[in-house]
Amino acid sequence: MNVVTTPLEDCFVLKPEVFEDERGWFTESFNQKVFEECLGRKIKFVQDNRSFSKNGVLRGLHFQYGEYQQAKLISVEKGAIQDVCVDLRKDSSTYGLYFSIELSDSNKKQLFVPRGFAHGFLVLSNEAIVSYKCDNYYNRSAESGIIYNDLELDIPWNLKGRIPVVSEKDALWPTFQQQPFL
Ligand SMILES: Cc1cn([C@H]2C[C@H](O)[C@@H](COP(=O)(O)OP(=O)(O)O[C@H]3O[C@@H](C)C(=O)[C@@H](O)[C@H]3O)O2)c(=O)[nH]c1=O
Repeated sequence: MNVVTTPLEDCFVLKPEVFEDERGWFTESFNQKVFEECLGRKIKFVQDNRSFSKNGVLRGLHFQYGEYQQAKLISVEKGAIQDVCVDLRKDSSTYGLYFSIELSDSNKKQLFVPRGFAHGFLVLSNEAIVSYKCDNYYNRSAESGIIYNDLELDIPWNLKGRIPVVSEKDALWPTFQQQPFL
């Protein structure tokens, strides 16, 4: 397992070892012991999510607040995405900064998004299946978000001049400054 730090505190990228032979390849997509060694503490993932999206779909930026915050370990089973997270922790030295990385079925990179971050992704390939582990359960009444094109965050979404396909909910999130739960 190769671990790469990011400029954001507590957020890191994992590159699991891939064993290739004439049949194809094998990789450990998750190993609790190895992951906890990378993290430096215990973690209990309680929910696995998987979504399918078409090219140009942007989901995010999402977070759950209060006791329902979620850390997430993101990977891509099919296709490629631009994965983005934003540090929302006021006491963090990287508060208000984003990290962006391409995750794909070919680079097999995984992004660990700590609690206290917003998360979102843009589908770069024709189709994408994204899967992620969460360390806290989904709670509809604790979900919130920030508008993906917030001017202050200034995330360089790889849209090539196109308008992304977003849900009605995601089109209405407030800006970072106006987010009431931060
Ligand atoms: C996230 C989630 C959604 N749902 C339901 C609610 C809704 O009816 C339907 C679709 O939900 P959404 O539109 O919120 O799905 P989506 O936009 O894919 O939401 C996800 O986006 C990415 C970026 C994240 O980081 C995730 O944590 C999650 O917020 O699925 C669950 O039952 N459990 C869940 O954990």
